[in-house]
Amino acid sequence: MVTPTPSPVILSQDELKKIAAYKAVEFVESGMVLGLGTGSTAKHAIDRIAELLRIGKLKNIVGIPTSSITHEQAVSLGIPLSDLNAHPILDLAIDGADEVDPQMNLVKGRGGSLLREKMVEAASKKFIVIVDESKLVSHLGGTGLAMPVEIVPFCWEFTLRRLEMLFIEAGCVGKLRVVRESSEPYVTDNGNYIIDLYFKSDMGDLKEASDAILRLAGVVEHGMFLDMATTVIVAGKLGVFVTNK
Ligand SMILES: O=C[C@H](O)[C@H](O)[C@H](O)COP(=O)(O)O
Repeated sequence: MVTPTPSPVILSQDELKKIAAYKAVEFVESGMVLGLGTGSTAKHAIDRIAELLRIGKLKNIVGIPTSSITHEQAVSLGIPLSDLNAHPILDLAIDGADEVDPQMNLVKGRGGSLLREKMVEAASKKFIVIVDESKLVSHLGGTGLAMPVEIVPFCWEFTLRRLEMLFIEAGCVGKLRVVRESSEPYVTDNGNYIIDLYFKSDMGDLKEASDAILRLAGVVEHGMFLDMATTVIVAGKLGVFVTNK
């Protein structure tokens, strides 16, 4: 008799996100001040933190949310919250990412929360990034997907053109992010707009690109998180991989 070989379990992208998120929460200790990220992956981590608080495995956690939506989720789950004014140094932040390169540089902000995320995560002693393997890239901006830049609404078309001109050789095209249902500009938690930059070819040196974008008056922040992650947790078909800086 032939014993059937068990077919490999195919996990959905959301299940992989949850695995990475739960792994990250293993690094959370009672008494920590925690940066709570934004997005579908970070949401799993926040659910798990709330569950561990509820059953008493974690105690005295203070969360610093990175968006109004995360704030709402944490409040609904009863996680005690504070802000950067009261807690300027965090023990740990956990958040997802849109792209992760081999040097652990990130693109974030396709969900629109890049500014508060960068403020909170830059203030954290440790920053764990949680992703499923689809987020791994060989270089940032090379996927043909958006690299978001938060800008002030004033004369946004002018700022969009200036951003495109910075990367003319990389065939950069900028698009104002709009709300799908209304076609109105998408407005961030900070009252700003987002320009999504699309590159036809490599944007070049990331630090130079970052500095050039930030030098433009009208730009508030961009979605490249360079040299910020201290740990990346990747969940994929072959398992969960934890890489430390
Ligand atoms: O603005 C959104 C954030 O940067 C998210 O962390 C990022 O977009 C990843 O989101 P998700 O976990 O939903 O893929």
